[in-house]
Amino acid sequence: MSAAGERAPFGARLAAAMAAHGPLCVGIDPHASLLDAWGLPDDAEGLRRFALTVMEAVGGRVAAVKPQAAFFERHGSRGLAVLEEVVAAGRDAGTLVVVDAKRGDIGSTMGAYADAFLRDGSPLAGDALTVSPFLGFGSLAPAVDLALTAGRGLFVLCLTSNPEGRDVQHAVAPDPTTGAPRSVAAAVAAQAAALNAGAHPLGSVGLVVGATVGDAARSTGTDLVAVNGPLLAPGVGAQGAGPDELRAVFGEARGRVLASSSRGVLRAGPDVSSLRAAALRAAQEAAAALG
Ligand SMILES: O=C(O)c1cc(=O)[nH]c(=O)n1[C@@H]1O[C@H](COP(=O)(O)O)[C@@H](O)[C@H]1O
Repeated sequence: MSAAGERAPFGARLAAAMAAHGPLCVGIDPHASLLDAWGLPDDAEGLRRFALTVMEAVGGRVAAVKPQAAFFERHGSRGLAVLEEVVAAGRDAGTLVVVDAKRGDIGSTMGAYADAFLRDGSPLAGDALTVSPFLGFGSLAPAVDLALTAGRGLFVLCLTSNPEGRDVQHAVAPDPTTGAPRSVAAAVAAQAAALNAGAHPLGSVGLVVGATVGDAARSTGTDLVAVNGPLLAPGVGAQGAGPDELRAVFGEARGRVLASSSRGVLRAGPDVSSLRAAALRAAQEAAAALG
């Protein structure tokens, strides 16, 4: 149980959810083009109908959902209110909600982001938050502390699915302690591993490693097994990765992977049963690839 006395650690809750439903996270990315394809207006009411339709289709049936905050923020305060509804719907359905807001700032400001997305009582606090370590992993400390206290989790960007990510993540610099050369990605993974040490069955500080990154974990010396935390793998479906890529990218760490697909599932809407079928098919494929 968490220090709050109510919630088991995120890593344990995610491991149970993946065992029950398969290792799939459905991304809720209400692109303007998808709203249009679903016959919905590109406004806050269209956004609401889109997001709640996804929740109706997959709530209680997949391990997690991942609303992408940008698509809610582009509708202003009414869009954020819809994000709050999605968080509440996940809680009601017993489906973990990863809020994909990719926050990162100096520590004092990070504390405010942590309050918004990780503190009990905040309407935007789901079960986990995506964060960026590129202001220095230590700047994430307020989010790490609050997440672990509240039974919530983090997914720290490490090897992202976009090709431009290599410029930063593959860069090599001397380790400040030992002086040995180490890639940025390897350093991020090592710091997550230190936070997850001893956790069972899974730590609560995960990494984001795109399913599209090929042999990047090996070439950057990033030890994904040692992380002992969940590995969120976007890039499945619309960005081109499938079962073969999942197996190749994650190797021995594949049992800890939560594959994530947004457009690949969402294109099956707006019919609830088609959407549900697409999500369940993607979950089965991910389970077969990662089992
Ligand atoms: O953190 C993420 O989820 C993320 C990290 C990354 O490296 N690549 C990536 O695509 N994402 C997110 O995952 C989703 C991918 O959407 P689809 O390409 O439609 O499946 C988007 O919301 C991205 O912002």
